[in-house]
Amino acid sequence: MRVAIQGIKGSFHHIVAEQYFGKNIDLVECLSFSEMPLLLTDDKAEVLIMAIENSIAGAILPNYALIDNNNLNICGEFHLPIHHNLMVFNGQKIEDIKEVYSHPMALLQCHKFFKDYPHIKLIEDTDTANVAKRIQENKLLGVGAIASSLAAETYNLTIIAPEIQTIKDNSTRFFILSNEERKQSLSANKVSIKFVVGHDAGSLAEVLSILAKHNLNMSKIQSMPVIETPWKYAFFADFIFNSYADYYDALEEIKEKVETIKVLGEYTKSKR
Ligand SMILES: O=C(O)C(=O)C[C@]1(C(=O)O)C=C[C@@H](O)C=C1
Repeated sequence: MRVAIQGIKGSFHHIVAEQYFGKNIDLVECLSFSEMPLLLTDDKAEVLIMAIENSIAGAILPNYALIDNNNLNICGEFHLPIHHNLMVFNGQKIEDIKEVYSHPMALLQCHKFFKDYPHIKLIEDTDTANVAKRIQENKLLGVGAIASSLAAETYNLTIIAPEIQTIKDNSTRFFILSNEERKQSLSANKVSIKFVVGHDAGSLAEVLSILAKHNLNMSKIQSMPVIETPWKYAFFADFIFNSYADYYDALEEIKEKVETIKVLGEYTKSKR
């Protein structure tokens, strides 16, 4: 199985790849979310793993657009507890560190820790693990990385501050994506949809009440701008169902009430 991730070995995406698919995979490393859909089109990967939201930093909004615009099929989800560590080249102390690089989502999750170290400049980078690798390869002094303990181990760096995320119980939700046609799976119990409603009073409430009527438990709703029409929004919603019949009946009713609707994927709800 060729599994593409955002980032390199030691990144949080790498940890998800191994926990979801096992260790026997061909890892396809990629340094930006936006280049990932092309890996499917060019047959360089069979599936993608893409972070979609974090419990501290919130949603990665551009990834909703990537999934929708490239018609990717959400075929799974995974929640990974995220433990961030500040790591440096061996021998360096926190007083020596002037710059800390990491993925923007990781920086957002650790801002509070750095309030006590105003001499440290936080700088966005492509990937948590890639910074760790660069520090080791170039024996960089005065520079730190925020990354997983797997990254510290893989690139032989010293962790000078473990668990630096603002809230200890920190978790990121990832999607497993493919560009294969959706197949009905017996184990599916969760669905992601995108819909657009008219600008009439109560139009969103009508959709939500249909979900409630059919016993569908909405776990997330996200609005996204419809960029062709300023101040118009699309809604991306996830809900959990007990039976396909409930879900299909609701879908048929919702179709009557919305301007457009698209199913982005049906999958098995992850444990957390
Ligand atoms: O840079 C990494 O290690 C990643 O896997 C990316 C990423 C993200 O995109 O949110 C994954 C999980 C954490 O939330 C921080 C960063």
